[in-house]
Amino acid sequence: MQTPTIPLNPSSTFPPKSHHTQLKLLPKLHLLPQSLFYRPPKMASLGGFGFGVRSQVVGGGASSSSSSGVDTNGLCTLTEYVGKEGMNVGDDMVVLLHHIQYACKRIAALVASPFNSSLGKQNTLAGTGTASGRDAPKPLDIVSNEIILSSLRSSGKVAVMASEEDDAPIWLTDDGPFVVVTDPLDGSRNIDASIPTGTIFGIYNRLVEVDHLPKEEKALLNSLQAGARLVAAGYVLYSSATILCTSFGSGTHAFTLDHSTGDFILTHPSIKIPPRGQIYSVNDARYFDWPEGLRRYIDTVRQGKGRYPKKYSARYICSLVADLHRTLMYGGVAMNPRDHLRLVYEANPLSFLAEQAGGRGSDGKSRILSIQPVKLHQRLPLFLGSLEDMEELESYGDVQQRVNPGYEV
Ligand SMILES: O=P(O)(O)OC[C@H]1O[C@](O)(COP(=O)(O)O)[C@@H](O)[C@@H]1O
Repeated sequence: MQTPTIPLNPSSTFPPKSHHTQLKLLPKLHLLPQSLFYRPPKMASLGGFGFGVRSQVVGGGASSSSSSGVDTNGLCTLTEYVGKEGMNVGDDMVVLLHHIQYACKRIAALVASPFNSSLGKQNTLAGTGTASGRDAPKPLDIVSNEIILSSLRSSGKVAVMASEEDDAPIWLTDDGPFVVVTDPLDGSRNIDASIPTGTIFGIYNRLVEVDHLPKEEKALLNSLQAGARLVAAGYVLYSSATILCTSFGSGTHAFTLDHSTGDFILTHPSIKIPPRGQIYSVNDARYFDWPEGLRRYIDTVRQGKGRYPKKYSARYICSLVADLHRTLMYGGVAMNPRDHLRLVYEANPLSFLAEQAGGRGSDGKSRILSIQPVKLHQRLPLFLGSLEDMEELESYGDVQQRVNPGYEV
């Protein structure tokens, strides 16, 4: 089944009528004749990324056809992957994911559009947040936020949305089973140079035990859940390819947008971050503001004098989703050692993905997912990466940058 064409104009109504019809059909996807599903031509180079993999996920053997008669050599869309024939994450989650995908396809179109370049510039629209200077939201952040809010509202599945761009969480639907936390467009300051950006999201169950509280109070409590309670998380990387990487608590899987059909196709099932990388990723212009432990760690690994006796290389895109994506692929550590990134919107969802890929997310001392958020916009140092690299880094003890003078670029 194909998803609708993405309107470039961010203010266009959501969802289009045809989209509505499709949503009603979604929970019954498995009942449709399989001939209706999109099947790209078989590609030898992608062998192993298709339904054969999915049958492993659902516990099947290496058969060439599933019980429903699906061609197990075909490619697999995200919706099929999570649906009844795949991971079976539940109808509510399938509908929510469909809306998140739709929103991210609109954002992908927006960041790539020649008609929206002014949206990447600083602040010509008024934001609702309190950040200023280089942290102030750009129009593109605000439009992306609106796109996500509109999709989550339309899904009918979300009780609360908490966004990096809003001062307070927004209560959407009393009986929505989920809570969504999001950074709608991370790295947007890079947009003028066409550097990759990303959307980050985390999904929790609604806390039914606080249903009786006033909206403001229950919205906040639902949004301040510890990362260990995440039921799903993901990011969408807007780069040379648009990649949606997600986890529902059983592995991390990435899907690449096929622009010809609008489908996210499974391209990286069960990502395993190498236990060791040879790359460190940090803004090392801040070297003289770092604590002694972090300086020693970086000096050691770049000379090839660490536990892994290879000279490390530096890579720093300064766009969190892109830096994490590379780290998941190649290993190493992606870090932002000062109190800058947000626990609720960035650190928790990305740590969940890193852990599900066999890596680790830490603030330099503790596991991110075990930290109880006390403030919605709480900031902290963030280190994500390969297990052995992270253990070595943390053995230096003093790796959190406490000096945070505010940087202009
Ligand atoms: O300026 P620094 O410390 O290198 O921080 C860069 C990081 O900040 C970010 O731009 C996010 O900052 P914002 O949340 O303020 O947009 C990340 O994409 C990037 O990893």
